[in-house]
Amino acid sequence: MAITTELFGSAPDWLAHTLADAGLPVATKKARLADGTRITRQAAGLLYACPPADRANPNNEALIVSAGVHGNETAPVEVLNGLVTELLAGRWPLACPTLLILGNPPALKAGERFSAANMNRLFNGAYHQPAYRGLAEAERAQLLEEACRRFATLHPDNLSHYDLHTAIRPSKREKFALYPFIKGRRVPRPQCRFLLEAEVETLLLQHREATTFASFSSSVLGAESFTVELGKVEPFGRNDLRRFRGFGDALRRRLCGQPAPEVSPPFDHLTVFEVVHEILNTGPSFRLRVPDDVANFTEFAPGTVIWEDATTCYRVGTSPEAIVFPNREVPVGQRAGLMIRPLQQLGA
Ligand SMILES: O=C(O)CCC(=O)N[C@@H](CCC(=O)O)C(=O)O
Ligand SMILES: [Zn+2]
Repeated sequence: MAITTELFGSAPDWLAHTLADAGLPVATKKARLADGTRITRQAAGLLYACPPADRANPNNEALIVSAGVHGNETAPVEVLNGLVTELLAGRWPLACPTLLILGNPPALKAGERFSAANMNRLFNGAYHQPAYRGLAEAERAQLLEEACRRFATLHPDNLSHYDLHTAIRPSKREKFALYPFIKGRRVPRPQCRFLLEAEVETLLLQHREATTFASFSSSVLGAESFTVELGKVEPFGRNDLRRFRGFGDALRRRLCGQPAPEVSPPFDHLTVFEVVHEILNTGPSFRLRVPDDVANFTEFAPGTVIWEDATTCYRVGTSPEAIVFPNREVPVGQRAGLMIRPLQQLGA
């Protein structure tokens, strides 16, 4: 029996099966490729792939790759589904244990960012908060945390997590990554080189812990984690997948355990910013004073008012700052944007 039939029944691939089962509990299903690679469907949108014990893992690493944490961000989902289809077809040998995640099946099926709550604000145990109890995203965030903990227990060494997104607005920098804050941590050079290999030329260093998926895997699992913004939000079928080929090729290279290529033009310089301020919706008097159509990485001069409410007025400091993820529609208490500033030196 074809492995896709063993794993996904009549569905033609992982994504179709995930959307068909969206949100429904599915029994664990195990299968084995001809080369001995073990594939376990642990839940809807959750595959654990483990190479045969006698196969070398030259990069000595384990990977968690997630996409579709937001259901309207479809391009990374198509990229990941394509790589899974190649793997299951035996197109290349998996070298490293990998946990593959389609984050939010019901929201993916609906084509919405989320159903009841932004799942990427529910990690690091935030799903326990009473306001979220019983919500689909809270239950899913807990399931994903538990799956990642199990995976990290089995494969604790050299664990990387790439949580793949696309952005709501146009962006002056199409692809960029966000590195969760862990006090005293620096970005390892090999991770910077991987971002460039994947055609991601911009890196934002977060300034405090958060409740994002990448922040959870960093702070709880000790992973080298990144949120990776690969382009613009589009519905399924509307993505120009040529624009995502660089990331897909780089991720395939990692999955195959091949050595990293030399950094080469045009992707040979990583521009690094530091997050200097997280804009939160503070309540009824909150006003975000930027244009509705402002693009990510739009820069504002010193002294510009970015947001204000009845008691506070946030102005750009003594050097220019740019905005990322402006969103006046978020609920009270949630992120309405990030303010960033170029970082002078990444450090050794
Ligand atoms: O385009 C937007 O406004 C949001 C795009 C998106 O979903 N970004 C992630 C970033 C997560 C992080 O800060 O690491 C999010 O907002 O959850
Ligand atoms: Zn997202």
